[in-house]
Amino acid sequence: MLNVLFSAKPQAWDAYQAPLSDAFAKAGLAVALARDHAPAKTDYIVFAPNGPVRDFAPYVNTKAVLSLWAGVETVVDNPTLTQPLCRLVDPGLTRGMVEWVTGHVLRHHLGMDAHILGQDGIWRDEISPPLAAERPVTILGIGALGAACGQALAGLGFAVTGWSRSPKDVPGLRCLHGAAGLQEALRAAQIVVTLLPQTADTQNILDAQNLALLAPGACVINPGRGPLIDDAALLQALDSGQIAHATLDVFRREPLPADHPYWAHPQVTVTPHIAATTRPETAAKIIAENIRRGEAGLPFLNVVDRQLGY
Ligand SMILES: O=CC(=O)O
Repeated sequence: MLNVLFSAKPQAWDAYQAPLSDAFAKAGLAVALARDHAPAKTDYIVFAPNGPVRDFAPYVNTKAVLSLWAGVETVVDNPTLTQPLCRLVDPGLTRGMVEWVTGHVLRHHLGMDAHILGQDGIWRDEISPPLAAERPVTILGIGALGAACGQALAGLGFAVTGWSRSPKDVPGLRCLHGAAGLQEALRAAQIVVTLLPQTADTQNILDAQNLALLAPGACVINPGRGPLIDDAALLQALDSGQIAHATLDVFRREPLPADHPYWAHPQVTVTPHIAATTRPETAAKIIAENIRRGEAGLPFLNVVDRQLGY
């Protein structure tokens, strides 16, 4: 019998208990799933940063910490964490992200606001949107989430460039990498979507210099992490018109404080970190598969590289 500790916020237990138990049974694993296990007897920890476990040192026999979140920036530097840490690559979360990103890209591409907000009795038929092929979109970060979003947008006909730190090849996307590739990826992009992990290297990747490379009047869409954007630089670029609109789902401080300038800015759309959440049914299968692999002596999936931070 494996002892699996569920360490997440209390409300998550109701959502995850049945899907996890079901997935463990289907994977042929005999598991005691609980919110409390003696640390030394805990085989695996299903982990969210908002759960009770902060000190991993007593979990001396724990074989892996399995994150319920895609982003691991709040735990990756925890000095007590010596066990392997696995990120979650959840097909349900990925689908949610594809839907959210596609929706917000189409909003800007089609200029929907002008019609939704501008019902003023004046028939303005002189402006029709270009086709997607004429709209360069850049995705910063082409891991599981960025690649899926990029491919969905390419499927709609958008000219999509994907950028990553190291070389990657994603079918349907023009893929660039490294510092020189970043400039080329941003140059003249009309919509940029940030889906990079939060690391020391990606902090403020959209700073004043890089925002200035985008096409005048570009839109920024950030469902990744707040620190990817230099907030002061973005506000300045919005005020100058260099950036026409920013749709932001994630922030340095969450919940975004009520007096933050983003809330009141007419060219900013704030969504409350809802772009993509982990879906218990699909996530449970991934967690169970990783435990199955661990028990079968196979390498875990999506192990975090502690040096790289993701
Ligand atoms: O932001 C959500 C996640 O990291 O899963």
